[in-house]
Amino acid sequence: MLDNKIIKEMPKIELHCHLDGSLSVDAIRRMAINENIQLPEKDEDLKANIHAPRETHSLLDYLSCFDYVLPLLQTKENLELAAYDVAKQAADENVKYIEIRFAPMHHTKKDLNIIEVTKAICKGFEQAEADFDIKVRGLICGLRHESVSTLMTLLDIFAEEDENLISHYIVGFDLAGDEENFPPKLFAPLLEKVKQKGVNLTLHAGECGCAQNIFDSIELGASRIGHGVAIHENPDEFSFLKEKNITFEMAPTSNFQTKAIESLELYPFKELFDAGVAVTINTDNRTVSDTNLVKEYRKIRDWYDFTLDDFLKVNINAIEGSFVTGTEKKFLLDKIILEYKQLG
Ligand SMILES: O=c1[nH]cnc2c1ncn2[C@@H]1O[C@H](CO)[C@@H](O)[C@H]1O
Ligand SMILES: [Zn+2]
Repeated sequence: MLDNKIIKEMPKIELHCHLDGSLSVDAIRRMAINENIQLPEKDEDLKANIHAPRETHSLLDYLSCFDYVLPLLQTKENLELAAYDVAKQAADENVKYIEIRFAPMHHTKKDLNIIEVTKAICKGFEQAEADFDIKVRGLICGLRHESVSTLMTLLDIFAEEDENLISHYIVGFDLAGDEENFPPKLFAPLLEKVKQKGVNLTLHAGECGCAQNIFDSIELGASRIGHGVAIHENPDEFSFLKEKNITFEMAPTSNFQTKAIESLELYPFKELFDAGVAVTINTDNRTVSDTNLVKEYRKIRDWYDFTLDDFLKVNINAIEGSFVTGTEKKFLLDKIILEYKQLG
């Protein structure tokens, strides 16, 4: 079995990580000082507020754990700090490329507009790239409880053509939040506009037991599926998913916590992998799920006895499904394949 040292050293690619769910305790404390907000003095008391319980009842229960940090994420300074902090944590875990997603509308509760929010976060990405050996890109999340007309305003972010920072760093769109009450089909007019603009699309789907949401998301233009755990009900469709080149962004700890799946026997990661469907390993939320990418890799090793070659394959899947250009993918592929060879 692969040892923990190798798991740590493996270069990794991560496609599914939420900014607001992944802040370090240190960053949270610094942001609170900037905002004059009092936090519990003891780290264990703070952690009780920012980690979801090991077992939540549902996705909605899990999502309620995000509210605590949002008052801290309302200024340019703190958003830049947060983006830098999450990228730094990833770099420490040997992540070489990460897509970090955020919902701009969560961060407009004080003075900022969605463009200012996005710019501040991109600045944090830029600084992290300058300081660490990591490439960082951002995804815009629409929140499903918002109306389609409100969500349409997010498209302005992709209209900023001469805005170098945003067009350089923001590479795709996602819908996050309450999937059960707001399934993908409701957003057809929005997603049509997203596709018209040529924006890359990944959608959270199949996290609430509904496999149909996965197929609807693909129909609506998603090339990637966030979680997609409910696909275990449809093994006959694996060849369709492979043909369509759909990338699955799975997050083992989060998937059990949100009750997307009840037992390891039903968890479809290995079946999808064996069928040649492009599965990837992600954290979803480092802080809310009290995890990191090294811990997620260890879980996959322990459950399936994954080898170095298996992990390489998962990372190749992630690069191929990523939202960077073909040239950038080629560069990442060469780098990762070489580094895995050196580890072997
Ligand atoms: O696993 C998930 N499923 C659906 N939505 C999520 C998940 N994790 C986080 N968010 C939602 O995405 C927002 C922006 O980052 C978070 O505030 C949370 O509401
Ligand atoms: Zn997610």
